[in-house]
Amino acid sequence: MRGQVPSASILVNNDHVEEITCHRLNSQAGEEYLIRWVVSFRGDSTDIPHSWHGVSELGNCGEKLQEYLDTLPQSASGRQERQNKKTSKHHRQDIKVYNGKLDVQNGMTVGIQSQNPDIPRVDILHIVTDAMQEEAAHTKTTAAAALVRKEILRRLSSIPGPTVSLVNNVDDSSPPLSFTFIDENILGEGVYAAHVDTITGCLKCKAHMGQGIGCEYSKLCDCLEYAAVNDTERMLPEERNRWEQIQRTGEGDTSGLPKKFPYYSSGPRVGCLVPFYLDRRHPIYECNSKCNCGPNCKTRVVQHGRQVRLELFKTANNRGWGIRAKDRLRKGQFIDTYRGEIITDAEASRREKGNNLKDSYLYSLDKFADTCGFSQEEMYVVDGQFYGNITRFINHSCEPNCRQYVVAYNRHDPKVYEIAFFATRDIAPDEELTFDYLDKDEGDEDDDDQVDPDDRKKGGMKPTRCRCGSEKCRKYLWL
Ligand SMILES: C[S@@+](CC[C@H](N)C(=O)[O-])C[C@H]1O[C@@H](n2cnc3c(N)ncnc32)[C@H](O)[C@@H]1O
Repeated sequence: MRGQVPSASILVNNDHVEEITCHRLNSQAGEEYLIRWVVSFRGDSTDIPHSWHGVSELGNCGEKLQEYLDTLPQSASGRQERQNKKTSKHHRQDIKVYNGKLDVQNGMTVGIQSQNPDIPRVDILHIVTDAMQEEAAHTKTTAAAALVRKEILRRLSSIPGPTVSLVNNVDDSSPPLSFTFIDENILGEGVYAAHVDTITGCLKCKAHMGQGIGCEYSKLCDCLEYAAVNDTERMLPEERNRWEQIQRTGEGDTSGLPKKFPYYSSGPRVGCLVPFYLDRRHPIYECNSKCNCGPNCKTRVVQHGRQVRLELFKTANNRGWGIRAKDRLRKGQFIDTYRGEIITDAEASRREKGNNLKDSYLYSLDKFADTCGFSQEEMYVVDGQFYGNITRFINHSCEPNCRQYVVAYNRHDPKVYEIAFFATRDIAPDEELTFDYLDKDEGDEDDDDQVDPDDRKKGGMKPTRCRCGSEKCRKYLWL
């Protein structure tokens, strides 16, 4: 007998596993995986550097299992990676491999040598051996892949709002388990969001204006007043005179003049961004918890969260995972907000360097830096690489169908606000959602188009070839 039938009641803890290095088929236990435990994990009674464990014991270490599956020789690179691992410094001559048994000691899940006399302790000189690799090469990983997939589906199903489905018609891989889905941003060290008491609302509006008639009909709405986008179409003649005089002289007070409402409040595009906001990068101020208008006010869209069904799918041309909507989206329709860790500018620079300058998950929250007199270093950045929501899987296109907009509920906090994605044209169901990673303001359109990738390299940036497939493709991401 080669191994024990594992008990599923104790699960291997992901944090205690340094690496999974091989797999084999046990006639009784099924697929088994060779765990190299973290060094600190070895004590007197648990001095067990490597041990075999069945898939039913690995429910809590899907992340490590996924890392191992990703190195398997489906490709030449996977094969090479495994060869390199074989000769890594960890595989010294005194390494022992056990048919491991899980136990709980002092609250810790530990691997110990099986007491079953039928199960031999296996001492071998080099692991992973050629024989072990050879066996692994002919052994399926179906159960492990199913475990990883089940875990990712569990996580996707716990995302609030309409369904987020998963499709991979390209290969056997699953989205990364090393990524954690979050519903709210995480504030990093040194990051401060203004206290909720600093929020002010539109107190002159009437309660429950949202029942068919909303703040858009009030010339007194403080939230719209703050946005200060004057709506010339709705101005009465005397208001128009006043407005024209303010424009002529550069002096005067625009308060009380009708303001442009960000969303359609009726008709087939109700809730969609109006063209004025869609075409410009003007911040959107939504009503908030301190406002008098009530929860149904038509200015509350982003704060109600995602309302569309999305699908996470594997792209067929090496762009990793992508996102598409399962429903038809209208031009100006809100899709979802970007989520992540809000970190300081200094921390973002540190992460960029440590991450080989792969900056595609970082969003600067610097929209109000100039107007509020802050330096770039004082502003914050959202990092969605390790903690975030489904929007961190949206790919880049040089001819995108979505765009990101600044949305604020607290007009007194210029450093923490929402980044919200809206459709910039009607989008058919199952069409991939994309946005331009170069978040250009109106008027900037031609600024960077001619940047030479070599210049970018010299500046320390690593250009990534763009595979968006558009005729307007700029050839590189972030150029
Ligand atoms: C924010 S992530 C998008 C999700 C990513 N596809 C994934 O699977 O995690 C950005 C990364 O996706 C890839 N990507 C996105 N758009 C791309 C494009 N147009 N061409 C090539 N790679 C792209 C690049 O690797 C980029 O660094």
